[in-house]
Amino acid sequence: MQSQPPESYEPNTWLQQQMEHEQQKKLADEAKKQSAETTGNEEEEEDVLSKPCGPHKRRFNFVMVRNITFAIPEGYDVDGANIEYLGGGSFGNVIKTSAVCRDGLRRWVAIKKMREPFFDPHHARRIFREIKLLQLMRHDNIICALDLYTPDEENDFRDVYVVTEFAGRSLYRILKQQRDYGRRVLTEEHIKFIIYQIIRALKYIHSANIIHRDLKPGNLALTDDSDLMILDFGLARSLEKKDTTLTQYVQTRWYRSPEVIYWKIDSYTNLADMWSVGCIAAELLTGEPLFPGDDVNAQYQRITQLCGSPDEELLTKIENDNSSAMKAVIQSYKVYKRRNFREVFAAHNPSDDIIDLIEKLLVLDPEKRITVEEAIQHPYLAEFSLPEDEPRADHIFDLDDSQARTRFEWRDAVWKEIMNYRRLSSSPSIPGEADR
Ligand SMILES: Nc1ncnc2c1ncn2[C@@H]1O[C@H](COP(=O)(O)OP(=O)(O)OP(=O)(O)O)[C@@H](O)[C@H]1O
Repeated sequence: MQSQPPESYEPNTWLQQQMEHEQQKKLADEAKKQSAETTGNEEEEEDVLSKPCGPHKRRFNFVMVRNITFAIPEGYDVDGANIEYLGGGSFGNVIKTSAVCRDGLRRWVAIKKMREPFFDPHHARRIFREIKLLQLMRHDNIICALDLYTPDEENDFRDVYVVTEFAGRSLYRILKQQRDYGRRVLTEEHIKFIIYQIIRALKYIHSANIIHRDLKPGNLALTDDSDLMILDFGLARSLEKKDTTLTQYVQTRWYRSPEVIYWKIDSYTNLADMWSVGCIAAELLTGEPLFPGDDVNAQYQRITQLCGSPDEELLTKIENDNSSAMKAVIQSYKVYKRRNFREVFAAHNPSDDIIDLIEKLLVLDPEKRITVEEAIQHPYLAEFSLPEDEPRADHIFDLDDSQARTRFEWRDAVWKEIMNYRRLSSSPSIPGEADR
C-alpha cells in the first residue's frame, strides 16, 4: 500500500501550490516584458533571464505559450515567432523551438513540460520511467533526451522539462489531414517504409526486454524525408515485472491488443506491441482506424468480427492464465468467424505481402502472433531489410522502478536523474559550458 502524503500535501493544497507557483511565474514574466517594452532596449533580453537557478545553476527565460509558462534555458531560441505549440496529452504540454547544440549545429527541439509530475505516485512513476527510457534508448528510430532540467531548487522541486529532437509531424496528424482533405499523401512506398521503421525500432526495444505498450499514430512522428521516430515512453515497462497499477492507463484502446484489454491483464508480453503494429499497418492502408470501438464491448465486437472469436485452444489458455469466469464471459459474446483479409481490404488494392503481414500481426492468440524478429524478415519488408543495420540493444534495461515509492520518493528519484543527466554532443549547449 502507498503511504499517505503529509497533510500539507493533500491534493487540493498541492494543486493550489502548483497554481500559485504558475501565477508567480506569470507575474514575473509580465513584469519583465513590460520593463523591456518601456526601455525598448535590444539588450533587454539579457535582463529577462532569471538568476542562475535549479540544480545546475542555469538561467531561464519564462515564456508563456497557450497560457502555460515554460522555463526555457539560456541558449535556446525564445523568439515567440519561432515557438510552436505542438500539443498536450494527459501528462504534459509540448512546444517546438530551436537551440544551438554542443556540436555547433542549430536543431529544432521539442520541450515537454510535464503536467503536475508529482501529483500522485502513479503519475510520478510514469514520469520517472519516461525520463529513464529517454536516456537509455539509443536508436535512429527512437527519440532520446537531449536535455533534462528544472528551474526549481531541490526543496521546491515541482516542474520537470524534457527536451528531445523535434521529430516531425505525428502520424496521427498526417492521417487526420488525409481524411479531412480526402487526399492521400502516404504512398505505398511510404507505408512500407513506415512499417519497416516501426518494426526496426521494436526489434531494439523488445531486445532490451521493454514493452512499449502505447504504440499509436500519435506517438509516431515522421520527418519530411519519411524518417520515423517513436515518441513517448511513459507507459513502457520491463517485461518481467508485474504491474497492476498502471494497467488502467495502458494505451489508447483502439490499438490495444485483446489480451491486454480482456483476458491476460497482468501477464501480457511484448507481443502486445505487435498487435498495435497490425492496427497501425491496417490504418495506413485504409486511412481509417481499424477498431474504433466506443467502449470495450464495441471494441471486442469489432476485433472478433474481423479476427474471429477465440477458438477452443485459446479459450483453454484464457481459463488457465486467467479464470473460468473470464472464459465464461468471453463465451457469452456473439461468435464470429475470422474473415478473409484479402476481401476485407480489397478496395485499397493491397499487395499480397502486406495482407500476409497484417494477418500474422492481427492474431488473437499472442503465442501465435508474429514476433518482431520474424516480422522484420517478412517478405513485405525485404526491400528495406538490412540485418546488419537493425540493431538490438546491447543490454537489458533496468528501469529501477519496481519498488513501491511515495510520490516524494519518486520526486527524489527524478531529481537525481536530472542531477546526473549526461549531455550528448547533440544536446543544446549551455552558454559558457566550455569554461565550466
Ligand atoms: N520530439 C517530438 N517531435 C515532434 N512532435 C512531438 C515530439 N514530442 C512530442 N510531440 C508531439 O507533441 C504532442 C504532445 O505530446 P505528448 O507526448 O505530451 O502527448 P500525447 O502523446 O498526445 O498524449 P499522452 O501522453 O496522453 O499519450 C503530440 O502530438 C506529439 O506528437
